[in-house]
Amino acid sequence: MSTHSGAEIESRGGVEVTKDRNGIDQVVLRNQRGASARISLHGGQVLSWKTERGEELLFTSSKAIFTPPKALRGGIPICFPQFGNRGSLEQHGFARNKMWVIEDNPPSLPNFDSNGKSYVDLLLKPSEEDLKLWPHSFEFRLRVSLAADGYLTMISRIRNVNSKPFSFSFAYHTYFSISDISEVRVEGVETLDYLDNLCHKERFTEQGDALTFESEVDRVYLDSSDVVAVLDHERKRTFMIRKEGLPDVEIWFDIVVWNPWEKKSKTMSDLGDEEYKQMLCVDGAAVEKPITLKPGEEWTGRLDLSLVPST
Ligand SMILES: O=P(O)(O)OC[C@H]1O[C@@H](O)[C@H](O)[C@@H](O)[C@@H]1O
Repeated sequence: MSTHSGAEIESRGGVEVTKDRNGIDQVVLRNQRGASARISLHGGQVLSWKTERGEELLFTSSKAIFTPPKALRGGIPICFPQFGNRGSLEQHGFARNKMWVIEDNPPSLPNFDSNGKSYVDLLLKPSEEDLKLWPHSFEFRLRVSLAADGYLTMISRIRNVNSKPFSFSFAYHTYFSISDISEVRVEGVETLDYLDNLCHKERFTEQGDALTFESEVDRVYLDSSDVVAVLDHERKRTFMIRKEGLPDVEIWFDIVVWNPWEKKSKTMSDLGDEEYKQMLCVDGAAVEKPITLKPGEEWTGRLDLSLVPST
């Protein structure tokens, strides 16, 4: 591992390192058409993803609290090694609340075509403090890449560098920016079983053609297809969420859908009372069946986000 030597990173083109208002490094990726993505080293969190016309595609709360170590409300925080409160760790695990480093020369990533892409590699290793809470040595490598067509890809590689197996759950907790929650539908979850976090994680089956929203939703859809779409009629655009696990270890197949709606928003100090209307979380995740890694094993989970115009 090495921390970044600015020169090496900048020489790649389309990648620059800046500082946020707390002095924490952020990496900005740009493609040749002017689309961009911004990633904070704090939490390895993607904070912004913009089209070539400068339209922001990810939601960030106007009340987001800029006080590390807390992750910001919005963007794409990484939930690891625990999703939600399904374990003894803090909600959504510690990865989103830790400083990551830029890795200049990560192990090579097979099947990654770097042509026309701006990308950065981040690394998280557990601190002494993390090991007291979760006694498993790991290396978590995250590559965030922005392609010429504006696709945003995140590839996570989690390696067990311990002498014993460990299990973890995981999510790319993606806050999409939407016109109005009442106008949006999610396709690709129909007929799936889901665990309802609002009903003691009880299991139900999705009945509708698509998921629409008229109250709080907090569900883990199981065994989901590899493509899920978020259709925003008012903005005439559709987000496509594609996930791909490299199944030498175990596949990952959950999609978490969350919107806090009005009542819960009012209890959240870092979300404006009406802002639930402009956000929808749809996460590629491994929740119901945690992923188990034997010593020396590595798991890879890839998420591609793209935007297509719709009518
Ligand atoms: O407030 P946090 O810790 O960022 O979590 C936000 C939400 O994240 C979602 O993914 C969970 O399913 C919800 O139960 C949770 O409320």
